[in-house]
Amino acid sequence: MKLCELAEDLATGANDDTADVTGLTSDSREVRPGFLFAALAGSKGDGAAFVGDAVARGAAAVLLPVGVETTAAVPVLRSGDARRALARMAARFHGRQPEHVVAVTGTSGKTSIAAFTRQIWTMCGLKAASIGTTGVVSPTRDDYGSLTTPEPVALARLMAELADEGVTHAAMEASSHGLDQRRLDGVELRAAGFSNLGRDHMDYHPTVKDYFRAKMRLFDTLLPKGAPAVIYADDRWSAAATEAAKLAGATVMTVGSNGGFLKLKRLEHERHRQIAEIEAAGKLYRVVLPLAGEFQMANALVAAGLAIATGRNVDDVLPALEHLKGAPGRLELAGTTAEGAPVFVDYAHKPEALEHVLSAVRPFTTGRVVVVFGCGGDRDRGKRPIMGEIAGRLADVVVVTDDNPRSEVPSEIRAAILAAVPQAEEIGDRRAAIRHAVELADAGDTVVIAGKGHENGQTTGNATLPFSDHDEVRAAIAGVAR
Ligand SMILES: CC(=O)N[C@H]1[C@@H](OP(=O)(O)OP(=O)(O)OC[C@H]2O[C@@H](n3ccc(=O)[nH]c3=O)[C@H](O)[C@@H]2O)O[C@H](CO)[C@@H](O)[C@@H]1O[C@H](C)C(=O)N[C@@H](C)C(=O)N[C@H](CCC(=O)O)C(=O)O
Ligand SMILES: Nc1ncnc2c1ncn2[C@@H]1O[C@H](COP(=O)(O)OP(=O)(O)OP(=O)(O)O)[C@@H](O)[C@H]1O
Ligand SMILES: N[C@H](CCC[C@H](N)C(=O)O)C(=O)O
Ligand SMILES: [Mg+2]
Repeated sequence: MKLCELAEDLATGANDDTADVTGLTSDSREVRPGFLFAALAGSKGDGAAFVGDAVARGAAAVLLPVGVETTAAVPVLRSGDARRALARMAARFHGRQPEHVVAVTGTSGKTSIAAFTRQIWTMCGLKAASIGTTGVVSPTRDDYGSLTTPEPVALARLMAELADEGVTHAAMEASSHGLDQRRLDGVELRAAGFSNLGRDHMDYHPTVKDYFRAKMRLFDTLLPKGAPAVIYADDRWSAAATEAAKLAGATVMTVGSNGGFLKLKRLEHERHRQIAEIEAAGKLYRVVLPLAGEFQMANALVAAGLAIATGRNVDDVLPALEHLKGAPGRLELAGTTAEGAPVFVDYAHKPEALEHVLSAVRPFTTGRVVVVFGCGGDRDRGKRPIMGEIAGRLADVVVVTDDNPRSEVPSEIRAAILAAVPQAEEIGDRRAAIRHAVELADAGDTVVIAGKGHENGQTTGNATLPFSDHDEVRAAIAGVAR
């Protein structure tokens, strides 16, 4: 694509240049001959320092933030928001995306909501995909992912590939990092969703207000005016999110007990399912959701709202909820001990998530709730005692273990959690901790292995060794039964 077509109205500078651009990247190490290199200021380094490297590798053009000087002998484009310009150029370069793309933000529930929305669309006979923490799922792929919101160039490429595969509907997760770093700014959205807001990423966002504001970019910057915003109505931040979406000109559709569009009138819990009465457009629907955990009902309602917001009928969407499968590693039953105690694997790695998952299993636990969890290294340190306190309050037996200590000293992470839950047992080796929990569980007890969910590795230092909570639970159950 000619540089002038790519850059037109997105950046200033060499707009009339006829150089042929063969690809885009913000990482000089990925530059191939003919690429446009976007030099972005980052959290660790500054891309401007790598312009020389990019040009040496054959970059045909460079995108720089306004005010950054360079002596590069290639066409230079400038933008006041270089990350946004890159995302939009990448979308222009790759050209296509599924016709109906929706994005969901919130501290917890994004992966589940994206997966549920894809499943509902599929049950309505559409070719649908989901993009997020657990990867990309479409009729033709199930790819493991690394980021919750892919980087803009990879995302634009993915959107074009999905469109080429015939996918017409895609649901994606909008992480606060992704929103803040403009990763989705090239995606055209039909609708957006909000689940809730809790403590997360306090290592990245200076204050909770900044964190909330980053999330609200979804409504005030990315969602076209008048498009539907599906907002979960029963969270502490629901009113603020509703106000932000209304102010941005979105058509707000609230869901939940306090919801106006899909109103949860009654909810009854059984062991592995819940029965809901939902009012929609003056009609009452009885829905049996085949998943445990009240939060899954919340996620299902947002997903239903997004499916309806993209043109599906309430009469098709609400019955589809009866066939939903949980996203991998989200309150997933990994096994049942010989004594009959269910062992769940769950991705709760932040305070509210842990609180919700431990509360979710209580109604069907006649004995003790046993939890095994840790906190990741090189991540928000403040959440450690908070999660310790929650575990101590909501579980009967707490086993503190390791969860990706990364560059930190594992025992120091555990100590920070244990400070708030001194009665907990400390078993650093996650395999041994899981085995211990499985061994001590009696009939009536419920075991929750929290923090890693779908992850398939344990990172200590720079090394990631294969590790799966699911496999460990199964091995522990088999070992105990022997
Ligand atoms: C902290 C963070 O979010 N970092 C992201 C950010 O990197 P950065 O711009 O801060 O990078 P940097 O290291 O300071 O480098 C500055 C620039 O120099 C460039 N560079 C660097 C070295 C070189 O030799 N050449 C070169 O060009 C880099 O490519 C970069 O553009 O922008 C990059 C491009 O989009 C991302 O890849 C990178 O994500 C890293 C890999 C990451 O781990 N992010 C995690 C924390 C994340 O985004 N998580 C969220 C949320 C998960 C959740 O919900 O819990 C997600 O969406 O996954
Ligand atoms: N609506 C919800 N409210 C509170 N907690 C939830 C909700 N949905 C899920 N959880 C908890 O959060 C965990 C992660 O859920 P999910 O992966 O769907 O959220 P996410 O927003 O994608 O998280 P992440 O940002 O870590 O990818 C679940 O395993 C569960 O413990
Ligand atoms: N996307 C999150 C996942 C955390 C999962 C938990 N297992 C941990 O390692 O802290 C992060 O990288 O912060
Ligand atoms: Mg996710």
